[in-house]
Amino acid sequence: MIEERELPYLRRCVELASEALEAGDEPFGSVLVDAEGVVRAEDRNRIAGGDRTRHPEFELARWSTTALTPEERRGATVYTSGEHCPMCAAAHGWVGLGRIVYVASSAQLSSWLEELGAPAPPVRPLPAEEITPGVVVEGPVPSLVDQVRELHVRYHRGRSEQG
Ligand SMILES: Nc1ccnc(=O)[nH]1
Repeated sequence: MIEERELPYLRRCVELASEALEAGDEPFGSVLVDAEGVVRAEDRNRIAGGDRTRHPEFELARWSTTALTPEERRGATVYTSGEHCPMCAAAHGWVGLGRIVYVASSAQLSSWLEELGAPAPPVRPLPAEEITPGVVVEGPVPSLVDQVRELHVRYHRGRSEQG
C-alpha cells in the first residue's frame, strides 16, 4: 500500500522528470529513500547525449552498490515517475534493492506513446514484477498520473515538431 507520507517522494520524482524535459531529456525522475524515510539519492533521465541507457533507475541501482550496504539496499524504496523498464528492473533486482513505487505504469506510458504516434521503444514494456519476482512493486498513483502524462505529451510533441 502506498501511504500519504510517501507522496512527497513521488512529487519530487515528477519535479525531476520536469527538469529532464527542460534539459531536452525524456521526462523521467527517480528518488531512492532509505528505511528511515531519508532521501539518499535522486536522478533524472539523461539520454539526450546519445546513450539511451542513462535512465535514473539504472543510475540509482549502480550508485547504491557503492554507497549502501546490502541490508540498506534491501530496506530502500525507489520511487519513480514511470515504472522501471526491464533494463532498470533487472539492475534493481541484481543489486538487491527493495520496493519500487511508480506514478505511471509502463502500460500507461506505452498507450500514451501510441496515441502520440511516437516510435515504439526498442525494449518491451514488461511489468517490473515480471523481471524481479522478489520485489514489491506498487503503482500507479492516479493523483499524479495526469502530470506525468502531460510531460510525455510535451516531450513527444516537441520532437515531432523538430521533424
Ligand atoms: N522508467 C523509465 C523508462 C524509460 N526511461 C527512463 O528513464 N525511465
